[in-house]
Order: sequence, then structure tokens, then C-alpha cells
Amino acid sequence: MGNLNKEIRDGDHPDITEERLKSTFDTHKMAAQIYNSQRAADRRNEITSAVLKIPELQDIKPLPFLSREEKVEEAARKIGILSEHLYDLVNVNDGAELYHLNNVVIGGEGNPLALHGVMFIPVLQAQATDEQKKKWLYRAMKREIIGTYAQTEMGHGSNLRKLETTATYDKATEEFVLNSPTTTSMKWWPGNLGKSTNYAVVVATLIINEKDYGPHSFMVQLRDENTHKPLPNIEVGDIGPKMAYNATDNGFLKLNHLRIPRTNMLMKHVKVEKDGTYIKPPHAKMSYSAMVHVRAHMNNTMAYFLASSLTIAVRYSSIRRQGHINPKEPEVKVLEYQTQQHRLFPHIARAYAFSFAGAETVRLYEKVKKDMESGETELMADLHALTSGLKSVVTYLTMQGIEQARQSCGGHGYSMASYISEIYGIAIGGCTYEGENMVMLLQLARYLMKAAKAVKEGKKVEGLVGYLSAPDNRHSLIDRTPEKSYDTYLKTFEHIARQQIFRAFDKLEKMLTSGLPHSEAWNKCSVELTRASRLHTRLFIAQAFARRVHDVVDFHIKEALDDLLHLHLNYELLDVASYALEDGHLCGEQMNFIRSELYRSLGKIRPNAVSYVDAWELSDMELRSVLGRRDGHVYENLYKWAQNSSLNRTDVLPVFEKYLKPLMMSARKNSKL
Ligand SMILES: CCCCCCCC/C=C\CCCCCCCCCCCCCC(=O)SCCNC(=O)CCNC(=O)[C@H](O)C(C)(C)COP(=O)(O)OP(=O)(O)OC[C@H]1O[C@@H](n2cnc3c(N)ncnc32)[C@H](O)[C@@H]1OP(=O)(O)O
Ligand SMILES: Cc1cc2nc3c(=O)[nH]c(=O)nc-3n(C[C@H](O)[C@H](O)[C@H](O)COP(=O)(O)OP(=O)(O)OC[C@H]3O[C@@H](n4cnc5c(N)ncnc54)[C@H](O)[C@@H]3O)c2cc1C
Repeated sequence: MGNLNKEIRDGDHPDITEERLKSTFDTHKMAAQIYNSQRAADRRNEITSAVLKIPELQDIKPLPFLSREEKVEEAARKIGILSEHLYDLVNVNDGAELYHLNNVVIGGEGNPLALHGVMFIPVLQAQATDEQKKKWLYRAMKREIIGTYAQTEMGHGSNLRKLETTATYDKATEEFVLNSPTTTSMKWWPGNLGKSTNYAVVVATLIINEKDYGPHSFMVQLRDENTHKPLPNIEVGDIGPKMAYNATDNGFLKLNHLRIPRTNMLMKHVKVEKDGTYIKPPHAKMSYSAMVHVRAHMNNTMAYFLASSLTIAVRYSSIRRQGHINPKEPEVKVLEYQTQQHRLFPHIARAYAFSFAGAETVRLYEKVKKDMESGETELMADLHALTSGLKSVVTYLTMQGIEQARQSCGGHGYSMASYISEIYGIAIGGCTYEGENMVMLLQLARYLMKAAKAVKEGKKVEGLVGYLSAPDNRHSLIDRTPEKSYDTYLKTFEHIARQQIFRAFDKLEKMLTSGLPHSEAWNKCSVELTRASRLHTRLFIAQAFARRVHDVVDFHIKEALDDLLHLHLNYELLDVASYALEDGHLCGEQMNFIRSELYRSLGKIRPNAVSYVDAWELSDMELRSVLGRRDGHVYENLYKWAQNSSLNRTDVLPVFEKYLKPLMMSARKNSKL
């Protein structure tokens, strides 16, 4: 039998090899859990190996040394090369393969086709008629045209019903007139809108006979297909540098009474007839499908960002030696410190948890998508509630985890050589895009309040909120849990979520009964409501993790995942325990039990720490991190990396002659006086 950890190679840093030799599980088999099948895990590695053989696909230099223009150019250059090799490298119908290819070759900072693949094509698939698909979708799939999804405006992103861009139907010419009447009505933010795309699905408020029908989707050609010059009545450009994503040209768009044919409205589910008759869709929010598509996949992209930063931090922590635990022994790896373990390991568990919750979400999404094809919309509300909560909780916890990973690398974590700050910047965009987190937590809260009302009225609720009708124990039995049975933990999470949901419900009801209008009462309860949504979502994540561990067959993988789950449940419970202490569901003694289980878990995880992150099988090419190198040879490569700095091109910079020398000369002269 070979090594269980598949990353071991001759010549690696002995400290990291020592870690890998301790692995109790086969890291490639674990990758099959993370990526949902052995085949998917194999394909990732095959794609990486194939990419490594194509010299033109390698980074010209470390990305942090590129200017914004160079980043945009570099991403576009690689997209060009990728086009030549695409069909040899991946199955183009497999989103996971494309995403992996993107991460290895281009990375997270963006590329000209990002929104094309993530939103433009999905919105056409879901909302275009067959005729419209023939006209645009197939051309888009062949990349004859490049598109984006232009919804957000300078003045409005969250509140879609107040989008100012109008699409007014002109019956006489059978056209829509698209107009941005104000500065704030300009589209502002859409990815790749600024410079790369020549088409966009523009979301605008539909007006027929002066009646407002709310946001609808329209296909708009922005630029000439040959010259790429903006078409008449269109102003379009880049919105400038951002915290991260700087290889992406997020853009602005002003439409000046632009006329488009009636048939450019996406009409699979909703229609405007020639005479202006409006035929409504089977469900009012069907046109929001592109957002739900991205939200459903965000658990996995966030898990990936979190796992990337943890891979960097854990590998580095295994070669970084500083300080002593036993003064008679050599300096220890910083990974030996309990504080370092507590800082990193719970986030490793979260990355796994998000990936497992993500797999369940994508399954539900695929089902709803299929149902919608035939006009069936029953599960749309469940999916919207689930993805709204997960999107918010997972992005927020990912942000926390990445920042802890950065700090755990000390000074070198702050250097772009770690690349963690870039990953952080990319990931935290997710707290805002696809619905600002608070706004989306409040969407889930609407669903939870409906369920709570039903329960109060004596009705039985099922599915994601089924626990609200289930019997509850007055006191948690958590310290009477047999090993490897997590039922009592999950029951405690259920109790906490249930209590908070009803607390928010009761508060809201009381205000409504006192005569406060619904929207005001809602606002006054909104902090409690968002708490309810978070607790409900964290319960779902814990349940999804437990369901996955339950289903695993391989003994060693199951055992390793079980250790992570144990850590997860104890850590998360401590994080939310105040809710259960308030009503005496948990007592002080049980808190001590949870704490001691948590510390025991850290010790259990420690020998496998490097293997848990190695199991994500993130290559050096995609990590782009000196600290996270697979071989552990960090220090000599940090020095090499710094040689890329343009400041090192000459020994003396012109600023010396210009500013520093006169400053020092004058200071010296003055001190002689
Ligand atoms: C050469 C080739 C090489 C190729 C190689 C590589 C190729 C690349 C391949 C892959 C690349 C991968 C690269 C990855 C890059 C990743 C990039 C990141 C992408 C970033 C994208 C970001 C995009 C955006 O941000 S788009 C804009 C998003 N905007 C929002 O999310 C707005 C948020 N607001 C809302 O959604 C709504 O306003 C709202 C939901 C808050 C409220 O809507 P409303 O006003 O219409 O609602 P009402 O109040 O009237 O009603 C509420 C009611 O409706 C129900 N509801 C709402 N939404 C839904 C829904 N979607 N489904 C079902 N029901 C819904 C809600 O539940 C309420 O119901 P009630 O019953 O309670 O009334
Ligand atoms: C990296 C990135 C990429 C993006 N890509 C795209 C894209 O491709 N296409 C596109 O169309 N858009 C895109 N966007 C825009 C993005 O979708 C919006 O910025 C986002 O939906 C938030 O809307 P907003 O900016 O209006 O926030 P605001 O709503 O202005 O948020 C400001 C504050 O107000 C609060 N708030 C607002 N409404 C409520 C409420 N009802 N209740 C309580 N609090 C509230 C929020 O919680 C927040 O704290 C992108 C944004 C980013 C950062």
C-alpha cells in the first residue's frame, strides 16, 4: 500500500512530509467526498496535469505584481489560449470542470467570460423561448458573442421593484424603448459589462400603457460585433478599481431611449403580445432565476475559497517553527499551539460542511430548475428561502475563516506572497453580490415567520422547517450522548433555532396586535428576525454535515469526517450557546462538557491537519501562494518572489535624487548650523 496522503514527494520539506506520513486516511478518497464523486476528483487532477503541460497557460509572473491593465490583459490572453485547447481539456457541459479550469489557469480575480458563463448563459437557458435560444444562446455557447447580466443600478441593487431603467412598450412599432432617465438609473456593477461584453441581459421596469409591471429581462446588443464600438444610444464603461476582482471590468451602462424589438424581451414564462397584452408567468419571481442559480452554487465557491486559505495557513503552520512548549526541546511548529489549532481547525470543518450543504442545495436547485421547465413552481419558495439563508451565513463565516487563516500566518500572511488577502477580497464580495446579506436573511425570515404562524395555528409544517412542529425536550441531553451519535447535538441546535424563530414571531405579533403597520413592526423586529434566519441556516449546515457522514461507507474516511463533524458541532454550539443558556436548555456543566469535547477534538484533528487540507487537492498553480506551497519550501521562495518587485530593478530609485536626497542634505546642513 502506498502513502495515504497523496501529496508526499521526495525533496519536500521534512516537516511537511512528517505531517503527511501521519495521515489516517487516503486523501484522494477524501477528495471524492469533497467533490462528490471519485470521477470528479480524478478529473480535477487530470485537468490540472494537462494544463501544466501547456506553457502559454502559465502565469507570466505572480499576479500581485501585475497592474490592473496587465491583469485584464493576462486573463483575456489566457481565455484566448484556452479556446484553442478547451475541448481537449474539459467536458464543456460540465460546470464543475469549467470552474476548476478557470481556477487553475486564471484564478479568482476574474476573466472576460466570467459573467458570460455564470449568469448570461443560465438566464438564456431558463428564460428564453426556443426561438430566442436559437438566436442568442447557441451563439453564446460557441462564444460568438459575449454577454453579461445587467441588473444593479447606481441607486438601486437590493430593491428590484424600484429599478429606474424603464422598458416602455411602443405598440405602434412593436418595440421596447429602454431608457436610463437619471444618473442613479445607470447600470452600475455588472461584471464584464465595462469593456469585454457585446451583449447583456438588461433588467428593466416594464411599462405598458403607463402601467408598471415590475422588473423584466431584455436582450440588448451593446457593441458592434466586429469593431466592438458601443452602438448608438449606449454609453458603457468600467467603474474603476475595487477591493479585489480587478481582472474583471465591472461596468456602467446608460441607455438613451434605445429601441429594441418586442421579441428581445425574454419570453419563455412571461409575454407581451403585439397589442401590448401582458401574460403573466406561472410564478411572479421566475425571472429571478439567474440570481438563484448563482446563490445555489455559492456554498461551493465559498467552501473553495475557505479551503484555499486554510490549505495555505495549515501547510505554512507545519513548517513555521517559533517558540517552545518544552524549553528543553527545539522550537515547535506553530501548528502545535492550541490557539493556532483553535484558530484554524474549526474553519477546516466549516469548509467541509459548506461543501456538503452545497451539494444538497445544488441537488434541490437542479430539481426546481427542471420543474420550472414545465411551469411547475411549488418548490421555488423553499429553494429561495434555503439559498437566501445559506448565501448569507456561508459568505459571512467564510470571511471570518479566511481572515483567521491570514492572521495565523503572522507577518507573512499580510504579504501578497501568501495570496490570502486576495482570496479574502474575492470571497467577501459574496457578502454583497447576489443580494446583500441582511436583505437575504430577511427573505428567509419571511418564510420562517409563515411557518411559525402555521405551527401556532396548530398546523403541521414539514421539510426544511419540519422541526418547528416536532416535540422538544425542556433540557438538552447533550452530555449523555453516546460516542458517534449526534442526535442530541442536532436536537439542541433545533431547540435554539426554534426558540429564536418563535421569539421573533411573538415579538412581531405583539407589535402588529398593538396596531403598528406590518412594515414598521417588521423593521423593529429585524435584528431578531435575522438571528432566527442565521440559526435556522446553521442548523441546516450541521444537519447536512451529519447526513453526509452517516452515508459514507469507507471506514477510514468516515472516521476522519466523524472527527471533523464532532469538532464542528461542539465549536458551533459554543458559538450560539447563549441562546440555550437563556432558557435553561443548556446548563453551566454542559457548557464545560462542550468545551472539553472541543479541546479533545482539536487534539484528535491535529495529526491529520495537513491531510484534511491536502484532500482538497489544490495545486500550487491554483493556490498562487508562496506560503501554501505543496513542498513546504517557503523561505527560499519568499526571497525569490520578492525579486519580482519592480522596486528592485535598480539599486537606487529616482525618488532618491528627487526627494530623499534633498531632504537628508537639508537636514544635515541644518544640523551643522
Ligand atoms: C474560452 C473558454 C474558456 C472558459 C474557461 C472558463 C470559463 C468560465 C467558467 C466559469 C467561471 C467561473 C468564474 C466564477 C466567477 C464568479 C463570479 C462571481 C459572480 C458575481 C455575480 C454577481 C451578480 C449579481 O450580483 S447580480 C445582482 C444580484 N442582485 C440581487 O441579488 C438583488 C437582491 N434583491 C432581490 O433579489 C429582490 O429584490 C428581493 C428578493 C430582495 C425582493 O424582491 P421583490 O421586491 O420582487 O419581492 P417582493 O417583496 O415583492 O416579494 C417577496 C416575495 O417574493 C418571494 N421571492 C423573492 N425572490 C424569490 C425567488 N427567487 N424565488 C421564489 N420566491 C421569491 C419571497 O419569498 C417573498 O415571498 P412571500 O411569500 O414571503 O411574499
Ligand atoms: C463584486 C461584485 C460583483 C457584482 N456583480 C454584479 C453583476 O454582475 N450584475 C449586477 O447586476 N450586479 C452586480 N453587483 C451588484 C450587487 O448585486 C449589489 O451591490 C447587491 O445586490 C447589493 O445591493 P446594493 O448595492 O443596492 O446595496 P444596498 O441595498 O444599498 O445596501 C446598503 C445597506 O442597506 C441595507 N439594506 C438595504 N435594503 C434593506 C432592507 N430592505 N432591509 C434592511 N436593510 C437593507 C443593506 O443591508 C446594507 O447594509 C455586484 C456587486 C459586487 C460587489
